[in-house]
Amino acid sequence: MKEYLALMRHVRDTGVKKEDRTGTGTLSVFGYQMRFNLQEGFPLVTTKKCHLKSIIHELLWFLKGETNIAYLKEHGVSIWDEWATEEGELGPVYGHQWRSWDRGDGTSVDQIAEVVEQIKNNPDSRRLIVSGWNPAVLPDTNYSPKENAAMGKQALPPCHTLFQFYVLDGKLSCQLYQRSGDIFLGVPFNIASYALLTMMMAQVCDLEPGDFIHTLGDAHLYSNHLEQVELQLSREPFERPTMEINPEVKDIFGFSFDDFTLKNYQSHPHIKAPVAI
Ligand SMILES: Nc1nc(=O)c2c([nH]1)NC[C@@H]1CN(c3ccc(C(=O)N[C@@H](CCC(=O)O)C(=O)O)cc3)CN21
Ligand SMILES: O=c1ccn([C@H]2C[C@H](O)[C@@H](COP(=O)(O)O)O2)c(=O)[nH]1
Repeated sequence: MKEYLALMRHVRDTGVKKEDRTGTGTLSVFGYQMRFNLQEGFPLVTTKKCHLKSIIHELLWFLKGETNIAYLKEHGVSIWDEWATEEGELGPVYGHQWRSWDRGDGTSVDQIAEVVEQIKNNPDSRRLIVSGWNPAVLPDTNYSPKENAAMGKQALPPCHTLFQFYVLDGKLSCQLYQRSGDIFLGVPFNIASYALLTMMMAQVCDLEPGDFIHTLGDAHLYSNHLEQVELQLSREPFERPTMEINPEVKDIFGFSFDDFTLKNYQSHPHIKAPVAI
């Protein structure tokens, strides 16, 4: 995962001090792109141990269209706890926008189902897009994430904002525009999650996985992650692991946790870091 380490090194070396919503302070760069050829193994960071279980359950939770953390809690995943209400609500976040974007007339759009249909039937289309960015439900910044969720707004505006698919020579590629990236904690999750989504989409559309292209807007290192960053940059990356997906699943909504097997994941030990809220 030298691409990820290059991003980390670039922001450490050239990032500029910038204040942020959480009051933590960051080193920040605006605009960066990475490309992962999914034929060359699964892009899971190896210079610290990554908890793939949380990543898979989070992706399955998005695909279910859920916005309450109950499913995550049932599976021991706590990464969204800090932003949810007492009842576990996050407001109309990713799952809601992906599966039931409100048309405003009582009906809704299932963007995932539609993009699968378009990839299958109109693979040359340049409109194979899913958007999580819905200005009508953005949080009111005078209130906390929990207060926003309680008022029916998104607890946080989506970080992975928009993604586009592209079909060429029997291969499916995906490019993500991520408006804001916490390089130490969030970005390893985002890379693995979209790489997996691209592989799942390719399988159900009878295509091979191509590239995952990750475009970042505000790419930042939080000031309280800098020691962890040094430790990570001192480590040599291992070869990428591989991901096996149960080939029998042909419905994008038909995957379950046991359909995924990570092989040959060799990593350095986990590195703890505080999450900025
Ligand atoms: N500051 C910040 N960074 C993020 O990455 C982030 C947010 N906020 N808010 C919303 C979601 C939640 N995400 C998170 C939240 C926590 C971890 C985290 O603590 N990861 C640890 C433990 C992993 C686990 O429990 O499975 C890690 O070491 O990766 C990762 C992603 C990504 N997002
Ligand atoms: O999937 C995700 C979700 C969140 N993040 C990070 C990026 C920022 O550090 C925070 C969100 O704060 P904003 O002020 O709304 O940008 O969470 C991530 O990296 N990946």
